[in-house]
Order: sequence, then structure tokens, then C-alpha cells
Amino acid sequence: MWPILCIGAFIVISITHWVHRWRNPKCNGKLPPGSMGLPLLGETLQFFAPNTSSAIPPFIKDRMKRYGPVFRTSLVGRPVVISTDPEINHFIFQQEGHLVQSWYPDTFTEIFGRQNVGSLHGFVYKYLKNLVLSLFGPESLKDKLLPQVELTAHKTLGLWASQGTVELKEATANMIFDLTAKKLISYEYDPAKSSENLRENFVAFIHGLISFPLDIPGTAYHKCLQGRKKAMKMLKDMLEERRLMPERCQEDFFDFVLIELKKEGTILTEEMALDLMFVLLFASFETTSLALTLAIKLLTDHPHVLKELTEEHETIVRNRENEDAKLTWKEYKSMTYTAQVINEVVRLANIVPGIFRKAMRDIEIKGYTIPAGWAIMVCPPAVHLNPAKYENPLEFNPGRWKGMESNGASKHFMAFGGGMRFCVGTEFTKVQMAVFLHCLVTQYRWTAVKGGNIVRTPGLSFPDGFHIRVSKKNK
Ligand code: HEM
Repeated sequence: MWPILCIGAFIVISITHWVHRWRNPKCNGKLPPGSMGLPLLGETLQFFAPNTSSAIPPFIKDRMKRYGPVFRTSLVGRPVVISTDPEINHFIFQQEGHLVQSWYPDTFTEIFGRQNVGSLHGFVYKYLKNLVLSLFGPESLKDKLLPQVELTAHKTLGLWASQGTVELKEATANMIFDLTAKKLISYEYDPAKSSENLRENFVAFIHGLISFPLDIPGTAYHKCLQGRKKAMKMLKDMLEERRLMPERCQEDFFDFVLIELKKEGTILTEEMALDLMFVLLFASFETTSLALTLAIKLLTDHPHVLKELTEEHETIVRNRENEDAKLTWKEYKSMTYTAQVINEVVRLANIVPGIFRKAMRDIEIKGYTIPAGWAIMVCPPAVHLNPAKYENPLEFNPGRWKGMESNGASKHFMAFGGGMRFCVGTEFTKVQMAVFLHCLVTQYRWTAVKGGNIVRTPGLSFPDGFHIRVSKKNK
């Protein structure tokens, strides 16, 4: 009897001690206020709970009210400090490689690969970043990508006009995926040649990425992992096939990789190259298609903005010697109001609801200590919807960006991140959005048919899609 009682008491004391330790983590200073939630689960379920508003996510807003702009919590088994404070966010971005390091939950690494650019640091990271910039940076955009983007937009819009209704999120994602896949690996899906479509493996990806990490059949996360496996196999097979082909000069990213892998002392590995291709394919189409879908939804709901935008683009066409000439870089750079519309769309879209870092040592900030090893989540929606900075923050008002069109990143605008890890695809996104809008408003009109409702988990999604009917304008 006594031994059983003793064992029982020992178990109760151990669990109580463990729960107490969970709720009151060790810290060599003062932790930010907050709750660590339930043991192991933390506050993960509340964080991922769907909501249909475009305001600051309820999870964040409630805690800002209760604890102030910086608070602690636990997400997917990790202690996290969440910052909604523009000064702290800015400081964190500037500390990359010093006090903090880019870090994402293990689930992200599982999906994007251990050698993906977001998980690499130091000179290997710099090497990969330069590689991406050579593909999608300003020089490449100006000389090669701008005409390709315009051609793709024209072709796509022509196709849509010949169809009944189009579900915009899926249709823009397909358009962008095709363009990026062509640029990176010269991939074009041909059902006559292969039953496997690379694009199909990326379905519902953003949903799975920012969802509860439960790897069992039926969950979004599981679907995501299965998609990654199949996509990686296809990419690997394609690279193998290319290796067996006669050497050709550099036409796409695969050619570059094969040349680079042959060099003595190269730091590029096949795994790194494949993870990079996967990340770029995902990052380019999933994010920009959400931004474009929201842009068209907002333009549909705000005819006065659409009118001003259309006027800007019609003026560009009118001022040309030949109206059918191709868009030039100078014309793109002259799209001032369009740039304001794009900034306003990405401010409201909050496509990336959290940017993660890991504290490399104890960080003292505004009277609090963030312990070494903890995750830090910078929260862009809280910054973008701050009424002290953006009057009527939920209003779609592109004019608020007048004079600040070329805003890269600032303490109050971090849709594309900030500091050393600032998004390398920013200008590519802006070119794609501006050129697509140019082709759309100068040559086509559209009407909304159904859908357009938004859900955030906390990543943005359109659960019923956004269905529109497109027709050619009568000139
Ligand atoms: C609306 C469109 C986009 C949004 C909102 C967006 C947002 C972001 C954000 C917030 C980051 C910073 C992540 C961090 O600091 O940890 C980032 C990084 C990154 N983005 Fe984008 N992005 C977009 C489009 C693109 C495109 C089109 C590409 C591909 C060409 C791309 C490729 C990348 C890459 C490779 C990184 C990692 C950079 C690094 O670690 O230094 N993004 N993006």
C-alpha cells in the first residue's frame, strides 16, 4: 500500500513541478508578460483559430490589450516572445547574425527543406541570396523578366476572356507558377508527355504551412508534406535528366546549377539547389497570387480607385508613339498611383502574419529579457493596422502612400520583412502586379460573380475563391 501511495505522490509532485516550470520559465531577468498556455500545447490552438476579419488577429489584439505591445506565449512546443512594437521589430531585424538568427518552426523546415535559404546563415546564405538576386533582381527584371511578364499577362487575360467565369486565386497562381517554372527550370506541363503535373503538388500549400502541424492523413499539414515529397522527386528527376543531356550554355537555373556543381571547391550542393528551387517556386506564386486576388477584390469594391488606376495606365498607352508597343522599364517606373495601390494592398493583405527569429543570447529590451534560445515573432499585421500610424487602418486608401511609393521597408511597413533578410522577390512581385494590372485595366473589364470572402488562420486565404467574368473592352 505505502509504496503505491509514495509512487502516486511522486508522480503528482513531478507533474505539478513540471507544470509550474512550464508556466514560469527560467529567465536571467524580467520576462515579458503573458501566458505559456497549456503544457506542450501552449497557445497553439488559439493562435491558429480561423477568423474572418482583416483587423489585427484576435489572438494578438487580445494579448496586446492585456499585456501591452510585447508578450510571451508558447507556439508549437516553443517559448515565443511576440513583438507588435515597431521599435523592437526594427531592432530585431537589424540584429540578424548578431543577437538573433533567422529561425522558423520545425514544421517549416520539414516543408521547405533543411538547406533552404531561410535556414542558412553566414557566407552560404550570402552566396544563395546573390544567386536569387541574379535571377529576380532589378537587372534581370529590366532586361529579361519585364517582357516575359507582359507576354504572360496578355496570354492569360486573353484565355480568361474566352472562358465563362474564372476563379482568380487559382488562375493567377497558375499564371505565376508557369512563368517562374519556365524561368527556373524551363518547365512547361504537357499532359501528352507526362501524367505528373508539378503544380499539383503545391495545392493548398499556404494553408498547410501556416496550420497546426499534425502529420496524419486528412490534415492540411500532411497534404503539404506529401506535396513536397512528390515535387522534390520530380525536381530531382528533372535535374538528373538534364545532367545526361549535352552541355548547353546557361539558359535557366538548372543549367547554372549544373555548371556550378562541376566547379572545384563550390559551396553549392545538389540538396541546396533543389531546396532553393522548391522555395522559389512556392514563394513566388503563392504570395503574389494572394496579393493580386486581393488587389482585384479591393478594386472591384472601390470603383473610384479603379478609375484613377485606369487613367494612369491609359495615359501611359496614349503617350506612346505606337500604342501596341511593349511596356518599357521607364513606363513601369512612371506608374506612381499603381505603386501606391500595390503598397496599400500588401499592407492590408498581411500575407506573412509572423516573421520568426531565434535569440542567440539573452536580449535586454525595453526593461524585459528575451532568454537565449527563445523564438521571437515580429508581427507585421499589428504594425500595418496601427491607427496611430495609419488613419482608419482598415480603409483601402492608396492615396495615403503619396510621396512614399518606393517604400522598401520601414518601422511601419514590413510586408516584405526588413534588415538583411528583406524579401529578395519584392521587386519581382511589384513588377508582376503592376504589369498584370496594366494589361487588365487597359484592355479588359471584369465583374465579380461570387466568392471573395477572406479567412485568416492566421495566413490569408479565400476559402470560396474569388470568381470573376472577364471580357475585352471595346476600344
Ligand atoms: C506579395 C509577395 C511577397 C511577400 C508578401 C513576401 C514576403 C516576404 C517576407 C516577409 C520575407 C522575410 C522573411 C524573414 O525575414 O524571415 C520574405 C523573404 C523571402 N522571400 Fe518573399 N515575399 C513575396 C514574394 C516573393 C517572391 C515573388 C519571391 C521569389 C522570387 C520571394 C522569395 C523570398 C525569399 C527567397 C526570401 C528569403 C530571403 C532571406 O532569407 O534572406 N518572395 N518574403
